[in-house]
Amino acid sequence: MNSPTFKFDASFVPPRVEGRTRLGVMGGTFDPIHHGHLVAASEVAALLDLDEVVFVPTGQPWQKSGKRRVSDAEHRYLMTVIATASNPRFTVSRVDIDRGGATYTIDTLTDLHRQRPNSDLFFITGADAMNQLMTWKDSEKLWDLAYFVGVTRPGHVLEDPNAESGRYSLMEVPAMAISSTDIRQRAAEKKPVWYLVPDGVVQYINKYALYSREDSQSFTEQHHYEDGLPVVATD
Ligand SMILES: Nc1ncnc2c1ncn2[C@@H]1O[C@H](COP(=O)(O)OP(=O)(O)OP(=O)(O)O)[C@@H](O)[C@H]1O
Ligand SMILES: O=C(O)c1ccc[n+]([C@@H]2O[C@H](COP(=O)([O-])O)[C@@H](O)[C@H]2O)c1
Repeated sequence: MNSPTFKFDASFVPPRVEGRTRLGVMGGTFDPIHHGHLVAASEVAALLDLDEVVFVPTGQPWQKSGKRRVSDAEHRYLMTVIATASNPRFTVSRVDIDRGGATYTIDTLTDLHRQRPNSDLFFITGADAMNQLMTWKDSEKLWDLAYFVGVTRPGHVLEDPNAESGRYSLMEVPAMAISSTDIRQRAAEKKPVWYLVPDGVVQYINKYALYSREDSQSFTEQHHYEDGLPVVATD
């Protein structure tokens, strides 16, 4: 399954406005974060001249619930911090985790506007998520809150939503045939996940034995926290 080639046309993208920050928003479950996420964010940042990309791990990803157990938000948050720490333009927001409950992008963008009133938002999605965008809560209102960038992803055809009021671009990024599902599966089968995720994330997965079984219990059922940080089980 290959997407058609998307020739990026910068003339559609909102231009830089004096005194305003161009803020990319990379939302995801990040269970775990991998190089596909990082390459997509980096590529969009370069092409759209973004000043910063904020990674926003979901609270409860409602379209994934019922399909599989999602790891505890604190694990997903900490792996995202580790993965992005070395890039001065990458940051991480707890906005969806701290709000609690199901995560809707309409709330993510509303909260980010409140926190960052001097920023223009550019929401980044892979082809699979972009193709589902019309099923998201209040989807028709999202276009007013951010400019959307849909990027290619191996195994998924990036469809043009053809949304009349839509403010979006579709863009080809270097193909990274990586998914969190595959990484969880590999970890469960004790296959290497080196180079699919940043080294620190490999070490984090091993330290907490995340995904040791693909149907494993969620972190909160196996571990506890001290000072807000997960504690390694010693027995
Ligand atoms: N390899 C990739 N290339 C481009 N975009 C990606 C890639 N992997 C994920 N994305 C995009 O990153 C965002 C967050 O993805 P998510 O955290 O759900 O990862 P995932 O690999 O799709 O996870 P899972 O396999 O558990 O569904 C989504 O917009 C998704 O489309
Ligand atoms: O707003 C919604 O209804 C909605 C439904 C599904 C996904 N999203 C967002 O899309 C991003 C990618 O989600 P996911 O499930 O592919 O990791 C993440 O920021 C989610 O909050 C948003």
